[in-house]
Amino acid sequence: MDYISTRGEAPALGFSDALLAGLARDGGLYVPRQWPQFSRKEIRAMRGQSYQEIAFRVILPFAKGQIGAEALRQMINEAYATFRHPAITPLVQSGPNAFVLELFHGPTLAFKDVAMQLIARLMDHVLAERNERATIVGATSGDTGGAAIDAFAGRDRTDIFILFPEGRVSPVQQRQMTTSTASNVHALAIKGNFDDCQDMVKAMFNHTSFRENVRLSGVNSINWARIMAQIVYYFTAAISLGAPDRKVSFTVPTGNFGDVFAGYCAKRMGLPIDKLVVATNENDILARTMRTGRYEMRGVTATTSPSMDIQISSNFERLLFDANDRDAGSVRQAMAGLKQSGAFDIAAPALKAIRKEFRAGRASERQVKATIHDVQAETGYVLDPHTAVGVFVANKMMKPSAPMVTLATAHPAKFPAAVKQACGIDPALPAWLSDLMQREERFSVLPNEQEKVESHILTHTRAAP
Ligand SMILES: Cc1ncc(COP(=O)(O)O)c(C=O)c1O
Ligand SMILES: N[C@@H](CCOP(=O)(O)O)C(=O)O
Repeated sequence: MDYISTRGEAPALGFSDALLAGLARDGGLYVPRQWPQFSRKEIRAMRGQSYQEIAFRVILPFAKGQIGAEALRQMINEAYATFRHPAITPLVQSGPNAFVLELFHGPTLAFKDVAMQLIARLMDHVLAERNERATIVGATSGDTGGAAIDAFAGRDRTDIFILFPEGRVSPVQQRQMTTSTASNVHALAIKGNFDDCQDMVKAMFNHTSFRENVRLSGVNSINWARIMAQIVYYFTAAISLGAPDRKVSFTVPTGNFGDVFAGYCAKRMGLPIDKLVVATNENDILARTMRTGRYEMRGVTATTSPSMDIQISSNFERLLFDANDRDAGSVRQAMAGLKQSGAFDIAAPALKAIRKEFRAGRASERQVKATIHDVQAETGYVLDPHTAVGVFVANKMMKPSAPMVTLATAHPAKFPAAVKQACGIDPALPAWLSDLMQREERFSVLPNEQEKVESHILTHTRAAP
């Protein structure tokens, strides 16, 4: 399997190089040249298998020829041994045909752990084989940073720098990034919003001398391996609800479009998914785009689901590429429009292809609060605000005939203030994090200026010559 850029002007890479590259050199995102295919028989044969076994079967075709099967199996086993639930991503029934897929049983209580725990091991493996080091730089609106820091802390071949928007993440999220004692971890509070952080990371990838000097690598979902690892739980959830003999729909709280794009990939690989529902908070650029066919930025509003307070939704580019029959020229044109005027239009055939697979909806702050309150009052189940966005939209989109799975992307204890305000319950952090708020913080505050941030990274990374 090799990987091609959505902008068509970067060399195709094998799995290991795409893993270390993060963003393609033409500014595009890597996608597999073909979608591996699973027959109904192969999907049926996954019934009753463990999460780890299904992960192995789903991931192997993407990494074949580059990562040995036994090494992959071992990394998968180690990655998911860090999870606190035997099913790794358990499915909880919340109504007659409604389910919540709990993705928050990893070390930092967010779905990001699912991919990050595996990627850290894959990167270590490839770097060790090559006797190389790397500098990892990532942008976070809250969860990616903590998950990446947990997964990479103490790893000898990498230094990790996480840019987060100062004052715009929850206190728990901030401390998960700033209390690591590992010397290879660097949390950087940037004076800006998440989109500024993400832009700066992408600009660093496009700054060739810096990229080469520090051996830059990325763990945002611009990195294909992030998406790959997230495809697995669509398989495990659908199979446990009767796939391939029954179609299942998924509603996904969405920001950077990585998680829901993983669902799209699962469908392209043969998993019979009915609809993929994009659920946004008041930062509803994706819901508007699906409705109007015009992707148009309008500025970010701070909400109680801060991890989804995003305007530039990186992975939408991957969908655009596929929906335009993999025509890199139209992607380049759209991305140039986005850069110049903050907007682009989707051609009619591509929009039709997108609408065939996706539905979209939005939840206002009032609706999120009411959803947390009502679900807790009716069932005792406590939702985090991101999952509540999903549940609200899923309830609107559900068809009685098909099961609807909403992805629960974070544990409510990561957002205690919003949860308490909505339903009066103060969700407790699990035992292994119970002293988090007392731990000492260590982070640097930097201006929203690429040059200053690059210079900070150059001084602190061990990967530069
Ligand atoms: C808790 C939570 N839910 C949802 C999302 C949105 O996921 P994605 O960016 O993959 O669309 C994020 C951030 O990515 C998150 O941290
Ligand atoms: N919501 C994310 C934003 C970064 O997204 P990613 O998909 O690139 O990791 C976060 O929690 O940081």
